[in-house]
Amino acid sequence: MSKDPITITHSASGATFTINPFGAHITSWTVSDGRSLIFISRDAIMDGSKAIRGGIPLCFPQFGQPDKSYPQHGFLRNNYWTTVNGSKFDDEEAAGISMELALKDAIHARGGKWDLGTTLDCKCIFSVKIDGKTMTNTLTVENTGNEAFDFQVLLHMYYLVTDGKALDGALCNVNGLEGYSVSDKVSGEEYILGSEPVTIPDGIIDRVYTAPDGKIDLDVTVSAGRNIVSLKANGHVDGEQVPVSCVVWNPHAENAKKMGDFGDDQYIDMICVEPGMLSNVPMLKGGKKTSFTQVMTCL
Ligand SMILES: O=P(O)(O)OC[C@H]1O[C@H](O)[C@H](O)[C@@H](O)[C@@H]1O
Repeated sequence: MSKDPITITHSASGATFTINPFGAHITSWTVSDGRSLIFISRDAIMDGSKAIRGGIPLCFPQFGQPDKSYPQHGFLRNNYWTTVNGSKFDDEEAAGISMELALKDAIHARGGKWDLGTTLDCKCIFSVKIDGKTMTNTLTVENTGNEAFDFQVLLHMYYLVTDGKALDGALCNVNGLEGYSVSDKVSGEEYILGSEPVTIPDGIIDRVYTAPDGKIDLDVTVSAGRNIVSLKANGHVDGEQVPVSCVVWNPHAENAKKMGDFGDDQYIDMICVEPGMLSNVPMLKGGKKTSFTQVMTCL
């Protein structure tokens, strides 16, 4: 199994991305006009001993850590994936690749009910496709066992904010979450968001936005300085649509200092806007599939 990062170029447009087999972790994405969209910490650990800080960490079978027996954000970002045979392509329209990971090959970060000896089983495929200005990510999980399991999926995208403007609410914000229920993990507050954009306050932001009744797919605009991205996301479990939640996170100065793999001053260069299936997710039955897709279009 190769551990070398793979760079995919869309020859027709010049857009490019790099994916690291450790975590099937996208670590860079440049669109056809040369803009770079992804933040990677200068202190990120790239030797496979820890999840890469920045890029697009994949979270499954859960977001966060329900209790200490579970590894934070699950096992996908902590194991080596392999390229799906023949999946690399580069044609007039798009270029891309798919990577796969079966539970039996996930040797790190299992835990909880997914620990060694579990009766659960699954196979994950992560597909990435780009054209001149769009990146599409799809994570598919197949329940290859007989037993149904509950789960969450989330794509923990770190947007690069240009010019160090993450704390400037006029230049760095998320629009389109009006009416979502907000669960603020820092203050403990719960409320419904009004029409104002989400901006980073003068402190850590760590909020989960849950879709109101009737809202299924996510459709927001992320302004990250001069990088402005339309983000759409949708999720399905065994063919049934599931509402998409969104997490917004920035560690601010306080938490940046505490993280060994994040530059103390780099919180001004990033905002995480993380779509996921976090609530009202049906169990995935044996033999069935779930898929989650985000489409990011650079405006
Ligand atoms: O440090 P990590 O395990 O990569 O997690 C980074 C962050 O991920 C999410 O955005 C969570 O909401 C945060 O609470 C967490 O701090």
